[in-house]
Amino acid sequence: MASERTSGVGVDSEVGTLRTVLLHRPGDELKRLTPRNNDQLLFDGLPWVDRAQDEHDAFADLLRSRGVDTLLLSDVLTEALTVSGAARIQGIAAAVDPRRLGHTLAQELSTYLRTADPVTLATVLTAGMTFDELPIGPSGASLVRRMHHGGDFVIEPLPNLLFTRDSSFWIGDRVAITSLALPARAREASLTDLIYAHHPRFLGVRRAYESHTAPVEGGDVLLLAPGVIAVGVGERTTPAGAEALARSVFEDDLAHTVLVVPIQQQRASMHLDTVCTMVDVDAVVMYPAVAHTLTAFTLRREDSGVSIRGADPFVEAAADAMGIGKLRVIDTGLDHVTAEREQWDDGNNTLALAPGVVVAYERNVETNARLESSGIEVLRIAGSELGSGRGGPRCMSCPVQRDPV
Ligand SMILES: NC(=[NH2+])NCCC[C@H](N)C(=O)O
Repeated sequence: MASERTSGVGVDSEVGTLRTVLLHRPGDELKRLTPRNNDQLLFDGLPWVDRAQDEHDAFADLLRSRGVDTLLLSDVLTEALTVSGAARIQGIAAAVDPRRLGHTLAQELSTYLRTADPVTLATVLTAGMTFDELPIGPSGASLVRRMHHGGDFVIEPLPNLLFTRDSSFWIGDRVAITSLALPARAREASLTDLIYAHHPRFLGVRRAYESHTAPVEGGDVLLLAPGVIAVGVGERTTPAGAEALARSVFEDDLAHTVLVVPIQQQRASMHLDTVCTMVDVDAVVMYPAVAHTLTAFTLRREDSGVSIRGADPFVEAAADAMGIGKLRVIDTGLDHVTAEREQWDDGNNTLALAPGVVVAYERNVETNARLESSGIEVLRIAGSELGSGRGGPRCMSCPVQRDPV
């Protein structure tokens, strides 16, 4: 839209040639998962961490081999914590919760973390800390400490950081820090917030959707075309979140149309990008079970305020808003059992590197074959371990810069 781009950042579509992306190489936070906490921490199994790291390295290598600059969250987090005392204070304040830890322990822990080296601090902020790991000697004065089991978390781990898509997203030359719906993920946004506020690379970057309160997660936000955004509303993003986002992007002249798309409130489709992602400027891959039933409310910026129409069929409303005759839906044509299995394994969750070129999990054999027979180049990656958190290539990436389409 109208805004001039700050150099080196900015995204106004799903498919413009990808230049820079934020990834998170999974680390010690995944080692915190047990059969007792995995449901609450939003994983459907316990990933084999070394293998997950290998798979992630291969994903990052593939992106690099295609000319994409990959920023790793732990690196930029550590760098921000190195250069900025304010970043340290922000990260620590979000992680140390006096309501849960009590005043004594919260103070001791904050004091320790303030002097910890940046690598250690970054590790604690991502992987969390247990009572057994508290570096400060047994404190007679903390009842909380005495009454907790050594394996309990003093600071909760963030295993879903792997899915960098959800805790921030770019729109035009601005970055939006999201408001994550579930307690297991809420603190992730404090890390993206401090990275974008304090890392030298992002100095001067402006924010979108600043006065947010209601939940919006990046996995629900698709930049269909410059000025046109689709927002899924379901298990995560709420109607209030979608409405607030729409008003905010209209005010900032970042979009003229927002399509609000109701999706089923269930685990398998926790974000819009689990059922639909863009693979070309005018094409999407979609879970067949919803392809012809998804609807959208169309919110438009008008001189007099915001107009709302619908709900209408999503595919038509999207084409209309994008100003194209037709939005091609790549019909994966699968029988419903295969389609359901491949949707669960993130077959519809592709990451476009350029128009018509996408990264996809290799295991979704049928969906990938259908994409190829529709002329899409599919770059396959392994995801046997990465996928146990229910997220594919799109979920695991936050584009920071794409070429305009
Ligand atoms: N954009 C996405 N689809 N992200 C997937 C997130 C998966 C993560 N385990 C969660 O439940 O939040």
